[in-house]
Amino acid sequence: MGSARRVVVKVGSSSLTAADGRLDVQALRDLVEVIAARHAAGHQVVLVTSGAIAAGLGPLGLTSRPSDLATAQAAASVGQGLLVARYTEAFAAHGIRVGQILLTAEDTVRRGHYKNAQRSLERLLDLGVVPVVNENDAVATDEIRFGDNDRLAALVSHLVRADAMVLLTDVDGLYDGPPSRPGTRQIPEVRSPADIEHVEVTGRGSSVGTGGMLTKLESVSIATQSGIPVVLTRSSNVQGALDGTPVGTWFHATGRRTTRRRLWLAYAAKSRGRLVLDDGAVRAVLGGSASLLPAGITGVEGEFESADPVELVDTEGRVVARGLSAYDAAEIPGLMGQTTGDLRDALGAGYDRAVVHRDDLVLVRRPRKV
Ligand SMILES: Nc1ncnc2c1ncn2[C@@H]1O[C@H](COP(=O)(O)OP(=O)(O)O)[C@@H](O)[C@H]1O
Ligand SMILES: N[C@@H](CCC(=O)OP(=O)(O)O)C(=O)O
Repeated sequence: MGSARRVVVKVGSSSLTAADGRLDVQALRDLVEVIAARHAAGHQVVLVTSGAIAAGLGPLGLTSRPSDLATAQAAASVGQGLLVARYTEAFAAHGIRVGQILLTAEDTVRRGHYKNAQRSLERLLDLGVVPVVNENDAVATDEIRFGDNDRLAALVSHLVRADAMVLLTDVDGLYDGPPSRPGTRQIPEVRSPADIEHVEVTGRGSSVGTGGMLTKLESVSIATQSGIPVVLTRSSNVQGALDGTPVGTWFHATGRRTTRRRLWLAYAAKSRGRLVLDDGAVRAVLGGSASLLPAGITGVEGEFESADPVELVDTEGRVVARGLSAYDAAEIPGLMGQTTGDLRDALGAGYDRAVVHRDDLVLVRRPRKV
């Protein structure tokens, strides 16, 4: 981490809000001081920051985070300008300029949008500017918005080909269960997803943050599967995290760079149906190198055509992966449960193919939610 040329730092609402739920300007300045020093040492930093909604509460006379989308969007709209004004001031005190980039999930994966976002981020970095990124809350609809910035940060890390990502929050690192539960312990290092199979997380953390640890682990999974290591820690540890001292939880990169098409499949494509897998097929798919064969399918839902995105679910309906179906929905009941050899003999050579080929499949297994 100490030598990483380009780092994406994501700071959550929980680290930027005071006890009254409003923006904590001192916390923001403390963070900026550390990032500014990193910048001065010749490294590039992209800051993904939450806090727009928090910053909008005071001016709108609201006392807590709105639960309805329209009011949350209004708060974000009022707060985003204020948030960026605070960052502009804080970085200017160190002689650094910032540039605001507001993105939706689609912008980070759809080709035309992706190229645009990539170009402007690159240019800002070339010009020595610190990009300050947030989700475009005011326009993102409920259907497509992330709502949390964790996954957005991972997609931005992919977009800028970051060497590492730092997720800053209000806990020291990943614990083996919700930290409020007595006896839970912090995990210092994660080498593969199997290391955290036993970990329990909540989907909602602090009163101001969204997503809790669940979305952070999804973010970690996108980044590490794209070859980007991650440090997850408390925001007061940002210096240590950037220096590479052992703070928080360090997640090793597990894969090589994922293609944008696979990111699209995992995070932006709208599924047209579902394939229900038996336990053996779930194990094979999660193993990471197998295609989904007709023999492992026990059910099909929805009306999709071949090449449409579908969800692969286990017998309890949990989504384990997403992929592009090689068959129309109507054809699958006639293939289910049969080996490719039997299908070839009965129906012809074209029927010995997988229903979802490995190259058209991404794992989206979520950690255990309590
Ligand atoms: N296994 C776990 N390890 C660490 N934190 C967890 C775990 N499960 C749930 N959490 C909760 O996740 C919270 C952080 O999520 P969140 O409030 O969304 O933060 P942020 O605003 O920084 O994105 C922590 O305060 C913690 O209570
Ligand atoms: N875009 C929103 C961020 C939403 C949010 O709370 O995210 P996070 O703190 O990362 O869980 C905002 O700026 O308020």
